[in-house]
Amino acid sequence: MSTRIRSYSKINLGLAIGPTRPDGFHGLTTLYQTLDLHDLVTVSAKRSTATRISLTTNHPFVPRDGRNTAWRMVEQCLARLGVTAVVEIHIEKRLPVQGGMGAGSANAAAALVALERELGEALAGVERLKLAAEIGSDVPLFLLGGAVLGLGRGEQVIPMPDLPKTWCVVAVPSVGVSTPATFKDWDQRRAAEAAVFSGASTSGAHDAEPPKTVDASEEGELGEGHGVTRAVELTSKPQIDKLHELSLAYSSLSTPTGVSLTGKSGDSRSGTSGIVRDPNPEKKRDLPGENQADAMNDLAENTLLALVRTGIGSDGLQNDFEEVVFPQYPSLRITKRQLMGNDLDSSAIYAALSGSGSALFGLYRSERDAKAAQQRVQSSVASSDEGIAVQVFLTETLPRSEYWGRMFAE
Ligand SMILES: C[C@@](CO)(OP(=O)(O)O)[C@H](O)COP(=O)(O)OP(=O)(O)OC[C@H]1O[C@@H](n2ccc(N)nc2=O)[C@H](O)[C@@H]1O
Ligand SMILES: Nc1ncnc2c1ncn2[C@@H]1O[C@H](COP(=O)(O)OP(=O)(O)O)[C@@H](O)[C@H]1O
Repeated sequence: MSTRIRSYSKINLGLAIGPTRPDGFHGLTTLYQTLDLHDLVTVSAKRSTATRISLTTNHPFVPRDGRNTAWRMVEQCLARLGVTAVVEIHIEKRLPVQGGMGAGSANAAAALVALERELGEALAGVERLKLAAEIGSDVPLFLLGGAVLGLGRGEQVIPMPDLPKTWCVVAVPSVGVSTPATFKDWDQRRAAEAAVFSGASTSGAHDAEPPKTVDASEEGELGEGHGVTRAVELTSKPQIDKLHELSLAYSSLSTPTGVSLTGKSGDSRSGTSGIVRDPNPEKKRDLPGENQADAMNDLAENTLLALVRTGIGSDGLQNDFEEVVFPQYPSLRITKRQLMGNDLDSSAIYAALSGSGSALFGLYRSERDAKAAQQRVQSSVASSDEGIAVQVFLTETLPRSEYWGRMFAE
């Protein structure tokens, strides 16, 4: 017997990078959203006198040994449970590797769920979240699913009220963007800006200049040709505050029941993991209107539009990584514009880079708009001579109840 799990992917609806921490990681504030696009992870486990793990996969670049996230998860889970077993893992890759869609992290979470099912034994809730955080910053989110606020280094996860299912197009250019390397590029950029700033501020009271400004239309996505300028900042604190605000706005916009972020009454804040559980995640909302599906669609659109207006999309960077990734790979910025579209009626509600890339996504009001965007990206790639191939996926966001409801595959 074996257990087969749909290992769903994620996008980052917004992402703000903070300063480097003493442990070398960066503070992050991010809003994760799980997607229907998935790999398949199959695990079989038989108790035995000694542990033996083996891993197979259809993808040439996925490690088949102790470097694989799913392998590490199984090994650590067995050790924590005090169980020895012969475990076989198979990963059917459908998602891009190094795409910024958290596929490797999701595989680890899927392997844990499958192993527990196979053994008929599970780690305690807090223990599994702690273990997930040890495997990678992106792993704990997959133990919640749906819309999830990520804090700390991204591993402290808070379930947010779900956005209703929303059409999504994911474009994955054939460039693997390394997460640690991109964080380093970010640091170098910050350091260079800080040097310019301190040079200006130590050059004497009379000839001191105001903080340098960067033309956003050259540097990043914010201007999009509007010539917006922004003062160079020494840290990303303003963006972080903005995402904090955003998450609170998000919470108040889309949930009548609400999720307490305060840790006060009603919260089941578990131990030191920083995890706060939604006290009533599946509670149905009272929706206006007679047709629930239409009402859900209205809610999806309104919530997303409100989010964009509230903060991440207006004059701030939606994803800080865009600032370092787009200058390195200019075609990604073009792909983002194509995802966004020009026609007001059918353009994306929102488009951005996911994580450290290279995946970009757009969110749409209807399947028709999403298919049109998919077509736009595909045809422009076909006519481009840059040689960067782009895979384009049509999918939907996956709310928490569906994430868990459809996880076990036949
Ligand atoms: C940046 C994000 C945003 O969702 O996504 P991806 O683009 O990889 O999907 C994640 O935080 C990635 O999470 P994950 O891929 O699990 O990263 P980890 O294994 O924990 O860390 C890999 C390396 O990235 C850097 N790192 C990661 C997270 C963080 N908050 N600060 C960091 O500086 C560190 O150099 C670390 O050694
Ligand atoms: N199960 C796995 N699936 C994919 N990649 C894995 C896995 N385990 C380890 N890796 C390594 O992790 C790196 C990042 O993988 P991935 O999760 O696909 O990227 P991202 O976090 O950008 O979405 C890859 O380069 C790969 O070598």
